[in-house]
Amino acid sequence: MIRVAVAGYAGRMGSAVVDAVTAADDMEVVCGIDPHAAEAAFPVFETVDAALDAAEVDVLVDFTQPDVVAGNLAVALPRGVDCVVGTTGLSNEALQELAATAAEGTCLFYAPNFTTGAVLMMEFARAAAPYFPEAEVIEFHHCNKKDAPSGTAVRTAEIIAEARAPRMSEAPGRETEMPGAQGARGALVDGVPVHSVRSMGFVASQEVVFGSLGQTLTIRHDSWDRTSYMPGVLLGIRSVGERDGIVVGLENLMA
Ligand SMILES: NC(=O)C1=CN([C@@H]2O[C@H](COP(=O)(O)OP(=O)(O)OC[C@H]3O[C@@H](n4cnc5c(N)ncnc54)[C@H](OP(=O)(O)O)[C@@H]3O)[C@@H](O)[C@H]2O)C=CC1
Ligand SMILES: O=C(O)C1=N[C@H](C(=O)O)C[C@H](O)C1
Repeated sequence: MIRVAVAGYAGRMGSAVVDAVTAADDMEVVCGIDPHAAEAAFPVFETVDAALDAAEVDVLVDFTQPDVVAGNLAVALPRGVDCVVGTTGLSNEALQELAATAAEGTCLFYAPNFTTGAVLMMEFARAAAPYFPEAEVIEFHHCNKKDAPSGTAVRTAEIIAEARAPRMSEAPGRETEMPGAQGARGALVDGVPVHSVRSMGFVASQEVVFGSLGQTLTIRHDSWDRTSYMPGVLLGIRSVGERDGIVVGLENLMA
C-alpha cells in the first residue's frame, strides 16, 4: 500500500483526493494536513512537520495555496518523501530550487493541470503555434481561486512561446488601452496575452485562440467536476516512487 498524506485535505481538491485515494486498492490516506482541520477518518495535523513526525508517509499530495506549498515541500523533500503537487503559483525557478533540496531518490512531481483533456489542449496548442502569428489564452475559473493567471494558462503560454516561430506578434494593441482601463489586453506571459475570468458557475475552463490571415482556431477544454483531476493525481502517486528529481507535467507520466 502506498501511504499518502494529503495537505489541504479539507479543501475543494484535497477532499476529492481523499475520496479518490480511499477508493483505490493500492493506496491509503495515512494523515491529512490543514490548519483549520476538521475531524476526519485519519489523523489530522496542522503542519507537514507534525504529520511527518507522527506518520510513515510515502507520498505527500499538496493542494493548498500558493503561499503555503513551498514551505510544505521544503519540509517533505529533504525528509525523502515523494511529492505530488497540484498547487499552482510556484515559479519554475522556485520548483527547481525546492527539488534541489530533495533527499537522494526523492521525486517532486508538479502538474499545473491533472486532466488528460488539458494536457491534450496544451499539446494541440504546441502543434498550432508555429502556424499562427496571433495567440491568446482566456481562462475561466470559479471565483474562489486565489491565483491569477491559472497555472494551466501560464504553462500554455510558455508552450506557445517555445513552439512559435521567432518574430511572431508581440500582442499588438496593448498600447491602445484606454487610460483607466489598463489590462484590457490581458497580462503578457512570455509574450502571450492571458485573460483571467473569475465567476460563479465555472470549475475550470480554458480557450486558446489562434489567429492568422482570415482565420481563427480555438482550442477549448472544460473541467465540469473535480473528479476530472483524480485519474491524473492517482497516476502521479503511483509513479513518483519509481522516479527521482523533478518532473513537471502529467504528459511525462502518460503512456
Ligand atoms: N493542478 C491541478 O490540476 C489543479 C490545481 N489546483 C490548485 O490547487 C490549489 C488548491 O485549490 P482548491 O482545492 O480549489 O483550494 P481550497 O482553498 O479549496 O483548498 C486549499 C486548502 O488548503 C488549506 N490550507 C491553507 N493553509 C494550509 C497549510 N499551511 N497546510 C495545509 N493546508 C492548508 C486551506 O485551508 P483554509 O481554507 O482553512 O485556509 C484549504 O482547506 C490551488 O493552488 C489551485 O490552483 C486546483 C485544481 C486542479
Ligand atoms: O484553482 C483551480 O480550480 C484550478 N487550478 C489549476 C490552475 O491554476 O491551472 C488547474 C485547474 O485550472 C483548476
